[in-house]
Amino acid sequence: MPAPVVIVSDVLPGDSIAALRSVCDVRHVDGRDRPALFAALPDADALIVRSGTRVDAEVLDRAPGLRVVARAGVGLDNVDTDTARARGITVLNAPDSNTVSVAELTVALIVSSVRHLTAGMRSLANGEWRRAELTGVELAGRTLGIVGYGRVGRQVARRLAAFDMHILVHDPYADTLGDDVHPTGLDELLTASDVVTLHLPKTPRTAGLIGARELSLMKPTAHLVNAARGGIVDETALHRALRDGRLAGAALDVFATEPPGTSPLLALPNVVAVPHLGASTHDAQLRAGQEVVRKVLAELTPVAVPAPTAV
Ligand SMILES: NC(=O)C1=CN([C@@H]2O[C@H](COP(=O)(O)OP(=O)(O)OC[C@H]3O[C@@H](n4cnc5c(N)ncnc54)[C@H](O)[C@@H]3O)[C@@H](O)[C@H]2O)C=CC1
Ligand SMILES: O=C(O)CCC(=O)C(=O)O
Repeated sequence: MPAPVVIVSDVLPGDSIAALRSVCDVRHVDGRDRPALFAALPDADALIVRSGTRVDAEVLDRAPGLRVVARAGVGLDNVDTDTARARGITVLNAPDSNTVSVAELTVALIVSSVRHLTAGMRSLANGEWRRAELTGVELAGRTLGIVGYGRVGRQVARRLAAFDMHILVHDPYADTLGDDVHPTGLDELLTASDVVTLHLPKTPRTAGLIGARELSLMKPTAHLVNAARGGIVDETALHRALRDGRLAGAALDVFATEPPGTSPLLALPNVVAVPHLGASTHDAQLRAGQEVVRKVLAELTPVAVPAPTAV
């Protein structure tokens, strides 16, 4: 029998997929290059992606033998999971692989925003020495609002509690929150927080959750951090609020469209922006690759269960 064909369409560490090569025919394509992806799909038994590949109905149409779509990461918003499952295709991800990396990046984004690190670096690069205008605030004693209290949200809470922040949480679906955080409605959280950080999935329900009305509830001294998904925040409304001084700052790892091209948000001095780096650590990528490889192999080469012996 020919080896199953596995298409890897985003970059993964080579050592994480080594186990795949011994059993499968592994082929690499650039998932952003749709014609190249389409050309590879007719043979595919499995497709392994990160956030760079959009797995929509058109992709699934071109892969008649596809048995597995694996996301080397958490968010499945780039995969048409309903269509895949309706066709009997297994969709899997690596939910625990990058939690710590995203939480650590979130800490960096929060500190960068409240201490004006982007503006400071830009001013130095321009030969300026602007200390007075770049006076920031301490996090200690201030309030952090966490929207989405799952794996990442909880790790962010632990880390920012060590900065002596008071922590509010909004998550209508979380089972237990713990004693050290305060469950709060979204509007109340937005009104009371000095920093709001988003850690919820992008779904049809959460797309545009933070729009003009929600931003208007935030303090003009507050900062918004988004290391979840771009489409959760209305970027036009965010740009207006930041430009007009109705919000002090924003720190963004994710964008409605990636890459964001010439988004006007990138030109604002009170925006810290990085190119979707939350999971981009060697540690997280190794874990994500190993976890999806283990799960893909289990789907493609299931261990034969011996027939029970009569007693
Ligand atoms: N920037 C990056 O590189 C990464 C971004 N992510 C994003 O972060 C998100 C969160 O990741 P995890 O914590 O691992 O997921 P998770 O599934 O453990 O937690 C998400 C939480 O959001 C809550 N939630 C859902 N709808 C909500 C709503 N309307 N309001 C408030 N809470 C809501 C859920 O109840 C859940 O507790 C992912 O869905 C993904 O989009 C995840 C990993 C890397
Ligand atoms: O590494 C990636 O592809 C991005 C990670 C991410 O956004 C996720 O795991 O949801």
